[in-house]
Order: sequence, then C-alpha cells, then structure tokens
Amino acid sequence: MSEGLRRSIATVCLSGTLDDKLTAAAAAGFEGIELFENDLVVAPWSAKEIRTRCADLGLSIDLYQPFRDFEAVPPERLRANLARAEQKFAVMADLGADTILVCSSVSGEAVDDDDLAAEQLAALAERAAAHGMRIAYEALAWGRHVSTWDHSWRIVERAGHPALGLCLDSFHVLSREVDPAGIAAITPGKVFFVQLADAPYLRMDVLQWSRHHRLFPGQGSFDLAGFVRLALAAGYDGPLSLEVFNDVFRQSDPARTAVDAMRSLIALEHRLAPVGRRLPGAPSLARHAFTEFGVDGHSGPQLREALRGLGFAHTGQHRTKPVELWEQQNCKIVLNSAVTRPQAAGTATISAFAIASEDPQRSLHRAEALLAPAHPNVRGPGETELAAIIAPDGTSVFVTRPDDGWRADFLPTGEATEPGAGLIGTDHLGLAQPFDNFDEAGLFYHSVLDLDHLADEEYAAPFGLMRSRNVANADRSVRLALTVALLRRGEWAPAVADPQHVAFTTADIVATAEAMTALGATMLPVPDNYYADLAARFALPESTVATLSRHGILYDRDTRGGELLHLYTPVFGGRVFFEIVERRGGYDRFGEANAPVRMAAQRHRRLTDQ
Ligand SMILES: O=C(O)c1ccc(O)c(O)c1
Ligand SMILES: [Mg+2]
Repeated sequence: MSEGLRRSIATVCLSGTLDDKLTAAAAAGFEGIELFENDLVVAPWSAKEIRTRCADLGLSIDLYQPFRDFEAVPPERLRANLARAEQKFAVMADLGADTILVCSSVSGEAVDDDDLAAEQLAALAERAAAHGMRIAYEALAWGRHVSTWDHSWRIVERAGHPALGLCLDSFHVLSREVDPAGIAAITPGKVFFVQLADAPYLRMDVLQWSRHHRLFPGQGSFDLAGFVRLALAAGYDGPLSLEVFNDVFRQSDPARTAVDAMRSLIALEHRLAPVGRRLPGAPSLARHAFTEFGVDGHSGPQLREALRGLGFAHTGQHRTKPVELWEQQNCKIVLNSAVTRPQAAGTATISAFAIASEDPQRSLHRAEALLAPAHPNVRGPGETELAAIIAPDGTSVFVTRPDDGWRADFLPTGEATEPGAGLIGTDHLGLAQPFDNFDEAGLFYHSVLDLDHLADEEYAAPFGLMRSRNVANADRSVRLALTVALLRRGEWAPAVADPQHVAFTTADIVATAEAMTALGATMLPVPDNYYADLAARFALPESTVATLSRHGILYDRDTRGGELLHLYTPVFGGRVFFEIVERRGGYDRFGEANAPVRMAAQRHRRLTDQ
C-alpha cells in the first residue's frame, strides 16, 4: 500500500453537468468516482457511454449511489424493491460498476426489526452476487431505525452474506455520539467502501448539517485521520472517496473545487503515515519577510504618507521595476506600481506577501505536491530568484530565505530608518477572503505552509456577520487572520467591510502612539462609548482607560489574563489599513471583539472625509 489508497470523489461534490464533473475530477488527478443517480439521470449519455467516457479519462466508477428505503419492509414492498434493484443492476453492468450503496431506510414503512432488515438485505445481496455485484450498506445519521455505524454492522453481520458489507461515511459516524473505536474490530473485508467528509461542529438537525455544511477533510472539525486509521485497522484497502454536500461547492467552478478536494486528500494521506503517501516536510518559518501593496497614482501617495506617519522610511528603490521598499526595523513594505493583478482604479491591494522559510526550496516542493499554482518568476539579470505560489484569492505568496537576500534587488535611497516609531516587525496579516474560497483558503494555508488552525470566531459587524479563521505557525512568528462575511455579501456593504491589513508589533504601544502623533500620523478615532463599555467590561482603572482613549487604543483580554492593546489607521486606497499591536502575557488572538468598532469607525471616517 506504499503508493497509497485510490482517490475517489462523489459527483455530488462538484458543480455542473456530468461532463463538467468528470472532466474536473480527472484533471485534478482523481482515479475514481461515486456516480450519483441524479447525475446519471440528467446526462445525455447512455450508461455504456458514461463508462467509456470515464475510462477515457482514467476514472473508474467505484460506487453507484444511492439506493434508498430498501430494508425492513412488508413482503409486497420487498418484491417491488427487489424489482427496482434488478433495474439498477442492469444499469451498473453497463456502467461497469460493481458496488451499489444502500442507505439505511428513512421510510415510514420500515419497521424496527434487525432480523427482518438482515434477511432482506441478504436477499438483495444474493441477487447482486448473481450479477457479480455487491451491496454496501450505509447508516445515515438520520436513518429511521438504523442511524449508527455499529447498528448497521450488527445487521450486516447477522445477514452473513459475502456480497453484503458496510459503507462507512465519516460524516454519519462522527456526527453521532457513538464511539468509532470499534470500527477497528470489524471483520476484515467487510468494510466495502469508505466515504470521507469533514464538517464544522454545529448544533443543528443532522440531515441539514449533512446536506449543506459538509467540507473536505481538514476544513472542518472532525478527526478524519483517526477515522481512516480505524478503517485501515479493519483491513480496508478500497478507495478513499470524498462525499461532500456543500452549498458553495455545488455552485463553484468544478475544476477548482476538484483541486481543493484533491489537496485535502493529499494532506490527509500525509497524516496517515506510514500508510499514506508522504509530502515533503514543512520547513519551519521564520517570520513575515515583507508585504507588497499594488498601488497606482491615486493610492500610492496615500500609502506613502501613511507609512511616513507610522515611522517608515523609503529605504530602497528596485533596480528594474517601479517598486519601492519601505522599512522600519523588521517591518518591510513594498509598494509596487506595476502589479499585474487587476485592481480597481485608485485602490490599493495586498498583491503579495513573503514568508521567510528555513528552506524555501522545500517549502515550494511541498506547495507543488499540494497542487498550489506557481507564480511565474519574472526577474531581471542579477536579481534574486523569488519563487511564489498563488493563494486561493490570487495573492502571491513568496517564500524567501531568512537572510533577506531579496533586499539586494533594491538600490539604497540613503534614507535613514531611525528613529522610527518603535515598530519591530509584522505581527499578522488580515486577509479578507472571497466568500466562495474561504474554506479552500483555510486548508491551503494549513496544508501548504503548515500553519495551525488556532480558532474560528464569529462576530456581528456593522455590515453583516463576519467569520474569522486564525492560522499561525508554532512559535507565532507567522500569523494570518482570514475573514469572510457569513453570508454572500449584498450590494450595499461598503468596501470597509472587506479590507486587508498589515499589523505591526510594538513593545510599547503608548510610546509608539505618541511617536506617530509627533510624525503627523492619521490614526482612527475611537468613540467614547467604546471606552465607557470597556471600563465596565474589564474593570480597568480610570487612568488606563483615559490613556487608551487618548490614543484611540483598543483593548482585549483573554481568560488567562493575556492582553492585547491595538490601534488602527483609517482605510487607504479604498481597501487597506494598518494596525499596531502590543501583545502582553501570551495573548494569542487578534482582538476580533474590537473589529466591529474598527469597521464602524473606518466607515464613519470615510463619510466625514467626503
Ligand atoms: O443525504 C443523503 O441522502 C445521502 C445520500 C448518500 C450518502 O452516502 C449520504 O451520506 C447521504
Ligand atoms: Mg455517505
């Protein structure tokens, strides 16, 4: 099994016609599919033509699904069900598929009788066997009488038919409270099929949860690696098949979803070592090396002025491109007037960011193994090779050496970086994600850069509910805050609801605020109401609140007493802003509680500016 298990995907995961789905699955490198009945019914091809099309694309049809409401029914219903099954076996023969999925019944006609269920499933298996086919019985978490994997296994065991086995679906298993550990003790050979889906923990009706909120492995909260290990311990060696019902994926570009899906499987297999295929190990990351803003004649001057106010100096000019380097200690900002990515006139965008890696080459190999698209490296003679990958939202992610050799591409301007304003380095980047790519982005950064998923937060902001997902490396020298609106954004929400930012670290935020005021910085005014509430929430001394208020510093405290003091600039270039943070006592979050205050203040400021 050293080269791994087969990789399959259910057609229900992907948007479009059957043709769209098959093309996307094959292009992403899948070896097999689960063919959903609906996709067959609407296809213009006969079952035989589908088989040929799949074979041409190198795809096997690993499962035909689903067959519903079969077992534990009165005799006349059984006769009708068996006749229905015979038709399906004929279709399967044409498809060249040998395994059919039978979901546990949800029908009101079914009775709570394991003996009857076992007997009828054995009768079905007997007929399947006559066609050289087999039945995989799956307990739906909302099945009428059979809703847990252990119950479905008792019935399959009781039936004792060689052509009857189990389909284990991680969603149905892990969404229920039944301990999955016993899966390892299932008789070898009796797990016929394994379906994989992750999901966020939600307290809601399990059918709704399953049909709308499934995610690819690594995008939710389930322990998929643990689940697969149990199936492997039971001797399973069939495909690992993704079966993800998700409202966003159902309407997204299938080619892209299929790559996201494949990335999730590759990352999962890596965690199954020594069974799965291995990825190049993730080198440790040293820090945020630089952040690049794409600017134009309107947004460029705004950002230059903002950086001056924060104590930055324009230290370097690129040898061949209209690109400026701005620095203050380990904070490095690049302003690029020649970004190739389209952006609206007058705006600024984070077009790229760079992370210093102890082994950039290995970081890139890992990214490639995880199907991250590469950024073509355009460099002039004598310039440093800067390799980049493209994140799901189109941002280039450069992986650089810790020695900052890339700085040699900039000719010094002679401007001094002293005295600055006490900014030490980059704490994190805040990257608002396109609605459709949020889960994809989380998995991308988690798997490609090996950033841990720290926390998800939801908060009510002026322009809608927001979700943030925090990812960081082990020593927290690289942090990203990914944000998205909980619902697809409406037309009315202004740009401040969808911004990007760079947060810099200071060891003394009050001193930094004073230095920035002296430099003429424009910081964001924070309303008095906020401070009145803050004093009440945290029982802070009046003098502390007065100091915070004087500088527009926001405050948060975690349950262990760690504190965050942070302040913001207004939005520049339509979309970007800066944050200054001082972390105390191991505070490990991003002050999400204050995001709505910031958004309202930024909106207010833009209105009064106009
Ligand atoms: O939601 C369903 O109906 C459904 C169908 C087939 C499956 O394998 C499944 O897990 C759920
Ligand atoms: Mg399933």
